[in-house]
Amino acid sequence: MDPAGSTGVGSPTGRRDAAILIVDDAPDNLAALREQMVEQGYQTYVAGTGERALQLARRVHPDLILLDIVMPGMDGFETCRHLKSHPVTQRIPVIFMSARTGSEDVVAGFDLGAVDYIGKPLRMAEVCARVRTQLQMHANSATQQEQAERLRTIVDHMAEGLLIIEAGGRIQFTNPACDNYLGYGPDELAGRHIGDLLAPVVAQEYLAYFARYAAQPDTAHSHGTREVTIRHKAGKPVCMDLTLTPMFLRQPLFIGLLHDITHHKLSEDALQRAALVDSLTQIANRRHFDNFLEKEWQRAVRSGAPLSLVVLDVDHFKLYNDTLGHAAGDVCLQQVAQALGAHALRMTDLAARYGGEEFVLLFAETDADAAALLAEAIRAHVETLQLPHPKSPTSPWITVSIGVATMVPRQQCIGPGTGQGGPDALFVAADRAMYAAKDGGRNQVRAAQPGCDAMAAVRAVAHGAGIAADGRA
Ligand SMILES: Nc1nc2c(ncn2[C@@H]2O[C@H](COP(=O)(O)OP(=O)(O)OP(=O)(O)O)[C@@H](O)[C@H]2O)c(=O)[nH]1
Repeated sequence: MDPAGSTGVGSPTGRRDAAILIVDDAPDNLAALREQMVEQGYQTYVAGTGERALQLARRVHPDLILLDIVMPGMDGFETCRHLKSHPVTQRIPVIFMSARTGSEDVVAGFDLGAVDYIGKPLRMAEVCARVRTQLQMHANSATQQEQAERLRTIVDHMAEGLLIIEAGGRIQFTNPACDNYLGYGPDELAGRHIGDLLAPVVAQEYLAYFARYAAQPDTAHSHGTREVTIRHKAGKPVCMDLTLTPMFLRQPLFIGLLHDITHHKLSEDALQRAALVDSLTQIANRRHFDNFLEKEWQRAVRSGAPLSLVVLDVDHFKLYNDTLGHAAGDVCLQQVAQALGAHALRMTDLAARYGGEEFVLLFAETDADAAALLAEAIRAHVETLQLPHPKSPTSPWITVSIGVATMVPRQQCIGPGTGQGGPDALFVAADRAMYAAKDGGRNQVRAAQPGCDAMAAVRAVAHGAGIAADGRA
């Protein structure tokens, strides 16, 4: 026996890993029990007192303790109490051995956490059978516990949100990632209804799928992955990929896996936004403007409200570039765009760079008089920026020529190839008016009042200004 009282002996079955601590104040009992345990192939440790048993148990952490009750000093009950109150030893199964076999003692033994109680005198075959059974049960429950702990660790640390939902839509469980994604504390989501998190239409669709599966579990199939907008506890919507898989665990349940795609969404949105913005001036680009104009046109057809378009072109801009360089020209365009943007104040106003040094501004629900005033304000705004244009024959500063046209869109004006009507007519009219402004000496506003026949209207404007219909003098 080594100083710890251990005897490691081989066994016919080759089972060497289970270690038994035998605690008894009677040396004969100790010897007999040890002999039996060794014969079974167990490693044994022996202690003659409760105190010694505690020391050994903490040091060697045996797989099972055979514990005598009546001992001088610390008795078996007291020893067991200490074992169960210490984290290192509390899970070691304890079997009491005692000549006291009255119910009171047996019950007290189990109440202290013992797994078995053997009466003395000991029948060794019975002791061996009980030890074997307890070791087996302990090994099984230790394995189960280990597996449960491993699963729990995975669920607690996985990046995806996990939720278990009952067929009726009640949330049964959520993991920390799910709570985090949605802004809830631990256990706050359990018991709530999935409908609290999803838009009513989406929730309804999921509930219908749950009901179908609950009615016929054998036909269940995964609902796949789909993008959903979930309500964060703070109220804001968050974008998630939700994968739902059915499973049957005493009742139909659904495992939901949530994957946060807010970041992808943000970059997707940023890309979409970028596709609508002019990279130099950061105001709307031509594509955005054309779509916007089309929509506002349709809206104006329904409302009968007038729609005004401003077309603006920087005067002698080639000369500006040639004099001050292309980089200075870029900065100048940015400043003009900024000035223009400052006049698009309503949700239905849009300022855009239409190409090169040409800009446009749409004013919905704005009649010709108001549009002319706005156009003049823009012209004056650019002039007062006093951006030096040293070689301009028009002014020492950057100036702009503006054409403005107003129409009350009508249904019959709309059609494919809308040269004779529709947004194109408005565009042609405003553009022509802008050329009229150029020809009229630049740094000025010219207005057209086109009906459906924009060309006729422009002709009328041009005639009045003493210029040809193509805008040339
Ligand atoms: N710096 C800069 N110049 C540009 C840009 N886009 C177009 N331009 C220049 O703008 C100038 C436009 O010149 P034109 O169309 O001849 O007209 P203009 O010189 O402005 O003369 P008017 O319109 O008749 O007053 C060209 O020289 C283009 O190279 C740009 O993004 N940056």
